[in-house]
Amino acid sequence: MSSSLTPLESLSAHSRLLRNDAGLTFVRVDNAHASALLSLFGGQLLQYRPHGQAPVLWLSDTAVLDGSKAIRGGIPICWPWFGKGTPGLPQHGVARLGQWQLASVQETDDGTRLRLSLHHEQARLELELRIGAALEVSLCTTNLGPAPLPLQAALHSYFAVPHVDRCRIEGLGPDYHDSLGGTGVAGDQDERPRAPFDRIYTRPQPLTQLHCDDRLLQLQHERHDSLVLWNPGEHELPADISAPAGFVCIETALLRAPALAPGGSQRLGFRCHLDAPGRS
Ligand SMILES: O=P(O)(O)OC[C@H]1O[C@@H](O)[C@H](O)[C@@H](O)[C@@H]1O
Repeated sequence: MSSSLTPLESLSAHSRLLRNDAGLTFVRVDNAHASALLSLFGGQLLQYRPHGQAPVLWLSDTAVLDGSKAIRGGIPICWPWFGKGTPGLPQHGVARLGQWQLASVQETDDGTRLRLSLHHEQARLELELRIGAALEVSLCTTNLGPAPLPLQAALHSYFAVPHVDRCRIEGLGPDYHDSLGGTGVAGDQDERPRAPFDRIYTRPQPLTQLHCDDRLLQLQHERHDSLVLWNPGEHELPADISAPAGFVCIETALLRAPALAPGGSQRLGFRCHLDAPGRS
């Protein structure tokens, strides 16, 4: 990350609070297993790197880090809707533009556990991150209001890769909506998509494997009903995307769930880790 971060205070044995020049606050974790950087603006994990391994997440060199727009990279949270939503409201919802509260930091033998929360209208959103040899992400929505709550959510992960055109992706699903062509595709076994692509898999697999050169990322989804696969290619990019060949977005998503009943909760998550080089 190019902007400098000023340490504020220690939160636990392996984590501390920092602030950048624009006033955004961050949590840096450096424990026995991995290092990570989280932005409280957006509740967004920006960096995660197991020790001795390559960075798992991509963060744009030109990401805007002043709170004026969503941060490009890491794991933005799309919530409570995905995509355009109602005209005049922000694409992918309000969570990635919100100021989250840090609820707790806990050190365990497996790593560091961070809990965050955000309130929006009649809903409470809680995010739990476990930073260890593997990364675990869990997002939970609770409907605090009297009426059913229509809800979509996606963990819009930007996974770092040596080059998008050298990737092979197993475990997406047989059918998808091609958002670029506006068509449905059934029974496609394409494991080597070429950028640009923008697809919503509607019968997603539980385990996705992202191979690229000697890297293998294992991604175990929890309670999703869709997977979104996105890379914009090299042309007509917004200013905050630098070097798009360096990422593949594989988004663990809940896009077709029924409205959440009053008092009800809904969870979405994933666990991912890198396998040792040479095993892909
Ligand atoms: O630029 P944004 O709002 O972060 O969206 C990036 C992309 O996010 C993906 O999830 C969508 O499928 C794409 O259509 C979209 O372009």
